[in-house]
Amino acid sequence: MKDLLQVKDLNVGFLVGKREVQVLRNVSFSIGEGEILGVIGETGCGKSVTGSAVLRLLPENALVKGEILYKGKEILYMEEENYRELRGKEISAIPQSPGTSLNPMMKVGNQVAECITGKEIRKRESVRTAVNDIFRRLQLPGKDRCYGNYPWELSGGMCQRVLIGMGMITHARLLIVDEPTKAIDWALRKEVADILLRLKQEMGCAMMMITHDIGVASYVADRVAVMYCGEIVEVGKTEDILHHPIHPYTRGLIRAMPANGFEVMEGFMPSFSDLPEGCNFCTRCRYRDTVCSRPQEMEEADAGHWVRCRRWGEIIKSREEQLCS
Ligand SMILES: Nc1ncnc2c1ncn2[C@@H]1O[C@H](COP(=O)(O)OP(=O)(O)OP(=O)(O)O)[C@@H](O)[C@H]1O
Ligand code: NI
Repeated sequence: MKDLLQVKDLNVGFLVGKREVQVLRNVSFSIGEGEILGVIGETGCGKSVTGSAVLRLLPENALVKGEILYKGKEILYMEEENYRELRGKEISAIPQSPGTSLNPMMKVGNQVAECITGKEIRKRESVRTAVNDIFRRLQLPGKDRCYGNYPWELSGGMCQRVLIGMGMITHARLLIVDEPTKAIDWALRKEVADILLRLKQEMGCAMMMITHDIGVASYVADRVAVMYCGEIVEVGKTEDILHHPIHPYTRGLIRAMPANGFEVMEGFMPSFSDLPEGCNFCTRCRYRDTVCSRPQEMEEADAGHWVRCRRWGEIIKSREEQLCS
């Protein structure tokens, strides 16, 4: 699979007063054409900062280093004007919540149409056809597919689809989807996840899907990256991450899933201004050893399955022993 997006050694810090608080450390990953990468991890670990860096929407106090390539072309430092064209057409974000992203005074069809009219000069008729086509793909009901409805006339699920429409209308090749299912109930979560999957199949777009919901990520994503304290600690095929996790943090996340008994992980993520020496997870880790106070690079434990843990060899061994006994 060809890489659509490559992020290499991305470092992001924030200037707070006179101090720089470093948040992202050497974050590297890639997303192939038409591939969905799920990015998971608990609140504050740096998922949204990573997404915003790709969209170049970080706030002014952000200090960014590293490389981001889209179709092999460097985009992190390219002219703002050129980048904006890319963000309008090729790279797009799905807005987060109907409450803040939809205007209650405006017909939803026109709100989606606005997402293209600013970017391309098109005839009114062709804009309308494009919106109708997206609404049809999103399976919005009725003869006019809700084009003429106001947000408050639609259910929560339909509003979510309109938001997805706003991200999809330009037929972007890469969608950044940040917490598409935050604060919505399970039935709706599945509905949104199903729609994203169908759109990927129909339109072949790639997605970076940010969520703290490992259930949603594993349902939708082809590969999953696990973040902790601003670092990727494990990345691999969804099936490997879900069924053969290696990093003690990933293992903790999976044990905490409702289906696995809700065993809550002990301890808290340390603050970015007070990280431990070496492995950031060592303060909570049951496999911790003296070697863990040294920094650790990502290593490939299995084909395409990378992990940032000095003790991965022993962990795999103990996992096999557990299975045998
Ligand atoms: N403008 C900013 N100035 C200073 N710190 C910031 C700024 N924006 C984000 N941060 C910090 O960066 C860290 C990562 O934030 P981020 O929003 O990426 O977390 P997240 O993984 O998306 O969490 P959540 O699941 O809650 O959305 C947090 O500690 C946050 O406080
Ligand atoms: Ni976030």
